Amino acid sequence: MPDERDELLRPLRLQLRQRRRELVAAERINAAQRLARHLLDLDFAPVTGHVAGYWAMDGEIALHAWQLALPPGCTYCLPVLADDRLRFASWRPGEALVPNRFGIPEPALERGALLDAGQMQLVVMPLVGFDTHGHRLGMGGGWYDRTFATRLQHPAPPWLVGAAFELQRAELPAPAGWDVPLDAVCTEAAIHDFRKVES
Ligand SMILES: Nc1nc2c(c(=O)[nH]1)N(C=O)[C@@H](CNc1ccc(C(=O)N[C@@H](CCC(=O)O)C(=O)O)cc1)CN2
Ligand SMILES: Nc1ncnc2c1ncn2[C@@H]1O[C@H](COP(=O)(O)OP(=O)(O)OP(=O)(O)O)[C@@H](O)[C@H]1O
Repeated sequence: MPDERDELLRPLRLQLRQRRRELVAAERINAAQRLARHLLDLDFAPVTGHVAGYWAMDGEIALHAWQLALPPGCTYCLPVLADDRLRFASWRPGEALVPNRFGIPEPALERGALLDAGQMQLVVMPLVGFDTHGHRLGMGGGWYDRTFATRLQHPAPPWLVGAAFELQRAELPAPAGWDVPLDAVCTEAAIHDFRKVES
């Protein structure tokens, strides 16, 4: 049942999704390269271990340039829908994929071979919009919030980083209690670091 908040967010989601779809190919190619540099430059970017990306769709900023430039000790993973949350599976170009219920390609691995969210060092999340406080507006399924709810009580890792075009920055309504804040957002233009300065 959509509640009042969903009603408020629906037009904002449509507007921001439309905006990211309107970018032309040359802008997308350039932005993906610049995004990769910013993701690699994060001071908590891991040198070893599992890192999660996503398969870009619906105009989302692409991660191929980042995937190709990862340190050799990092294993790139894609999200897999598993019951009500996300699990992860390593994926290299050429390996088998199957479409999930939203039509997004996922690695074709058995359930037993899937990795848990807590095994990721860094998770790069798709987003529809972000604000200057590190709040993320997603597609509205709550997948990333349910999967990383533990980060509301526990420190990183996994580090949570949104990837977006700068034009996805917007004023968002106050977050819901389940919204998991991002440590940073990387765009083609900047690293937006939202970590609290320790006093
Ligand atoms: N590339 C990518 N992968 C992702 C996400 C994402 O936002 N982007 N997700 C982030 O959570 C998860 C999947 N969540 C999703 C939630 C809704 C829709 C979607 O297209 N909804 C349609 C209509 C619903 C339907 O087809 O049943 C829509 O809103 O137009 C897609 C993915 C995991 N993988
Ligand atoms: N920790 C949680 N426990 C239970 N339900 C949750 C939790 N987090 C989110 N949800 C549910 O998910 C729904 C969608 O949440 P929200 O609008 O924040 O999604 P989103 O972050 O935009 O989506 P996504 O992560 O899939 O891109 C909420 O209405 C809520 O019912």
